[in-house]
Amino acid sequence: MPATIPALTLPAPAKLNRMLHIVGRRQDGYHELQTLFQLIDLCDYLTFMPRNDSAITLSNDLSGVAHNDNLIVRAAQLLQQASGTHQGVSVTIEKNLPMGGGLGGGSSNAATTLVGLNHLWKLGLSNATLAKLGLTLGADVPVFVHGHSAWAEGVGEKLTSVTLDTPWFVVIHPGVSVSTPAIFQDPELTRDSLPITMARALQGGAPEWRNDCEAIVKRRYPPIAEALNWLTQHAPSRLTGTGACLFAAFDSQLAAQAVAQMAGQHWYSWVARGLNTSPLQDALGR
Ligand SMILES: C[C@@](CO)(OP(=O)(O)O)[C@H](O)COP(=O)(O)OP(=O)(O)OC[C@H]1O[C@@H](n2ccc(N)nc2=O)[C@H](O)[C@@H]1O
Ligand SMILES: Nc1ncnc2c1ncn2[C@@H]1O[C@H](COP(=O)(O)OP(=O)(O)O)[C@@H](O)[C@H]1O
Repeated sequence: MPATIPALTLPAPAKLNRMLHIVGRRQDGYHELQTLFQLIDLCDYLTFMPRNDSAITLSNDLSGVAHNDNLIVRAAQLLQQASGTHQGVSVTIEKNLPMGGGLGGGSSNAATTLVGLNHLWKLGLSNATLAKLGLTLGADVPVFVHGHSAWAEGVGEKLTSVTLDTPWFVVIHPGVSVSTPAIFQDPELTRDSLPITMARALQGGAPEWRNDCEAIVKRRYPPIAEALNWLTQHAPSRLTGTGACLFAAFDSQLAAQAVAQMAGQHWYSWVARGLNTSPLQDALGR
């Protein structure tokens, strides 16, 4: 009798864009970015159970996401096609990250699926190959495969590992959902920021960092402007990605918890630690 392969539970961490500049627009409409991605210890958890057939099943669907649109299913199917494997998997999702909040949860789920199934199905694909596959699912997937804080250019796929400070963050979800395509289509979006070097971005540090999407997002979504104004009273605050979440950094867990507790009276809020390496890579012993 063949030995049973045990289920594999892996984290899918969130990210923050510590800064995000839009430096151009490509022919295909996608925008050229310069951004500092930092992973944080707020995670979804995916459990992968091997199957005897080639089906891909989810034990729980996500509200508003059809089975075949789920990035976990799409990532697993993509890996089957790319590798030619006939192996299948049953996936259980513990969803903690808000969807469409700029924390990259969907992209991170896709990356954890690619990395996890490459391991479970013993496919031996390199991280570079997995990142390239992942990019076809979303611009943020490669950084989660890469598994390290990174300076990113292009649409977010040209990655250079960096080591950032690891403060405690207060993350707030202002309760509205932002359409990423709508923000990128807004005629008033700043898309001509002067490109800077990575060294310059790191040298200036947090006081010089900004998010070029912020002005448009605040104008279109007053509850986000309100939450940003509130958090800014406690520490310099910024939007992550195209929102809706915003964040501020604190030196101590205690200080972050105190602010998160106050924020919790109005909005969903979390305290999360900034990381430089992904808990996904840590879990697989890389
Ligand atoms: C801008 C970022 C920064 O992290 O925002 P968040 O989504 O995390 O908030 C991401 O790169 C987003 O990545 P992701 O959410 O995976 O975007 P995708 O699904 O690839 O693209 C959604 C839509 O946004 C627009 N888009 C996205 C990325 C980009 N560099 N330029 C764009 O113009 C395109 O219209 C695209 O159709
Ligand atoms: N497994 C998944 N987890 C989260 N969102 C998913 C997933 N699969 C598909 N989606 C879709 O992707 C969208 C973007 O999700 P997410 O990555 O969490 O947000 P953002 O790109 O704003 O950080 C969601 O609104 C949802 O419709």
